Amino acid sequence: MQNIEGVDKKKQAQLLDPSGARPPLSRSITTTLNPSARSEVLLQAKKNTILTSHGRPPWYGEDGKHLSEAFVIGIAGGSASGKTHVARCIVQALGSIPTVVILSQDSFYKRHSPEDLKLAFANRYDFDHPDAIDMPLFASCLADLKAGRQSNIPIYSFKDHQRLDETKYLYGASIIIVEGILALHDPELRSLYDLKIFVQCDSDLMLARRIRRDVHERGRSVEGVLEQYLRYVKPAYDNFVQPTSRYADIIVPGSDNTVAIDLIATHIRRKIDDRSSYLRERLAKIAPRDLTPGDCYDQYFPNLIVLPQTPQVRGIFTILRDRTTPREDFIFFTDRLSTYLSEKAVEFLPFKPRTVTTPVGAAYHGKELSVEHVCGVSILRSGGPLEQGLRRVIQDIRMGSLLIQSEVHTGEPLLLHSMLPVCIRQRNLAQNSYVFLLDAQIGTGAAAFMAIRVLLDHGVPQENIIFVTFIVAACGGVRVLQRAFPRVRIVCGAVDPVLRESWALWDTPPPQEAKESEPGTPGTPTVKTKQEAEAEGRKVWVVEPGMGHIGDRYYL
Ligand SMILES: Nc1ncnc2c1ncn2[C@@H]1O[C@H](COP(=O)(O)OP(=O)(O)O)[C@@H](O)[C@H]1O
Ligand SMILES: O=c1ccn([C@@H]2O[C@H](COP(=O)(O)O)[C@@H](O)[C@H]2O)c(=O)[nH]1
Repeated sequence: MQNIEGVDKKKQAQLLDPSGARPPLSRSITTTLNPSARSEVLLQAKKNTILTSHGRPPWYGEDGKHLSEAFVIGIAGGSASGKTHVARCIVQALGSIPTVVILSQDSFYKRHSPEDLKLAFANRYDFDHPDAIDMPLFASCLADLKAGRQSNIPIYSFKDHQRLDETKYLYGASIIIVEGILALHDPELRSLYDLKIFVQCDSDLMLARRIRRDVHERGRSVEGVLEQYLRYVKPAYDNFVQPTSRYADIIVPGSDNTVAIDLIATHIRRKIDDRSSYLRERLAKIAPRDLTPGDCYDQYFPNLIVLPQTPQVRGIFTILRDRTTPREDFIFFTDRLSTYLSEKAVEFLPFKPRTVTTPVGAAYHGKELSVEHVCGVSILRSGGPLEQGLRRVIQDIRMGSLLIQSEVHTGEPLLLHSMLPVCIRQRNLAQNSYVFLLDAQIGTGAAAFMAIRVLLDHGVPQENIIFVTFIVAACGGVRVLQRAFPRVRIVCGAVDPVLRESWALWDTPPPQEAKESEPGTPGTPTVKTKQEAEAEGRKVWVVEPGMGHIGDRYYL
């Protein structure tokens, strides 16, 4: 998932943060975009690129299952009738969108043989006949996206008349707009649409637009465009495209169509109800239970693996929990603990027998890893401190990340960005991959919940997910997490008894800087009323005794 794609990277970075700095991790990205800039970006939306303006809220319930499928709109119409224009205007009119993608039929042109290519360059290949499109692949990619799974869709080059070898990875759209001349032709595709639109346009206007576009953007000559138009485009329009208008729920004019687009956007907005609110709060409050380190965790958490509380582990925790520990010591002991946790986590990878010959010529019957793909995924930013340990234990491990942030006032998780290794992005590899998911602590479990759901959507089996974390709050969301995903293993360093709701101020100084001095001294935490804190702050859940904000203590 990407934020505001369809513009070049530099411009995008400036839109996200005019200073060019990394987007602030503790704030929703929407707050940094000015509305007119965002609207311009939305109108330029590239096809086949997930667009999000404010992060993706939870799309699943407490049982871990999807609450709903993506809302799919199919837009058909003649070539250059304005299908893409209508799709982009809908995106723009939707305004604050969770995640949307414009999926183009063009991506699904079949791979062409050398003979086909010769015909295509001589304007003698019929690209407008339904047989030119790989309809089964089109429908299966759309079905995956609709069901919330990732899809790797083909990339087509109009200049080369050919499908390229690479594919485009798409994941996470809650609204999918499909556009293409034959978008309403195939019954299997039609069955996937929640709303069907046909763009009706005069033939002479379509021809004029097509000449201009194909000459400027697709490297064609006027002669060639006219020849192709008369031989294939117009007959196919009359025989295959225009007749599909009978399946449409709405006919939209190919020009002057702002009223129709507003009506469609209102309709879609009404259909997309927000079922995600307050999931974090529910996770935090489900069946709180006062567990202490002496309790038998197995009974409540069948797949929670806690490091043995040896004096050494307790000693490391004592340093990490101490608010006066200097940053360099904090980093050193965090790395030590994360190595220890990673060693424990690796025990859950499958091993097979391997015999080697020792330097003295004897046989040693040992073991070796029997899994092809192992990777790590950090939940940013606090998963980062666990990376060093994992890298020490598995050399050259591929790492990915998920940026999951809390929505400022509700504390609900939002998926803002995902950068996953190839062995997760490709479904056939994901099914056999083992993934170490890293986050500093599991409090409410909301971020962990979202990250696990992302991996499952990609086809990683539950039993191949090993969540590695320093601390788990016994009274928090870990129980719901284990109930929803019983086969996911959680390896942690300690179980803390308390999870409490709180309001954190934006600029609270790190604990070691906070002095108990006179009010007003820089660095002194100001005492605020609950109302003031609510107005200025963000909702957080605090694990106690905990280690404070692990990401801040490690990085800042
Ligand atoms: N309602 C409209 N008003 C003005 N120009 C339009 C409108 N719809 C489309 N166009 C222009 O016509 C051309 C073709 O439109 P496009 O949306 O790419 O067509 P299609 O996707 O149907 O092939 C583009 O240059 C686009 O800007
Ligand atoms: O290699 C190709 C593939 C397709 N075409 C023409 O493109 C249009 C469909 O695209 P729109 O954006 O909907 O106009 C179709 O009419 C094909 O004739 C092509 O020329 N070359």
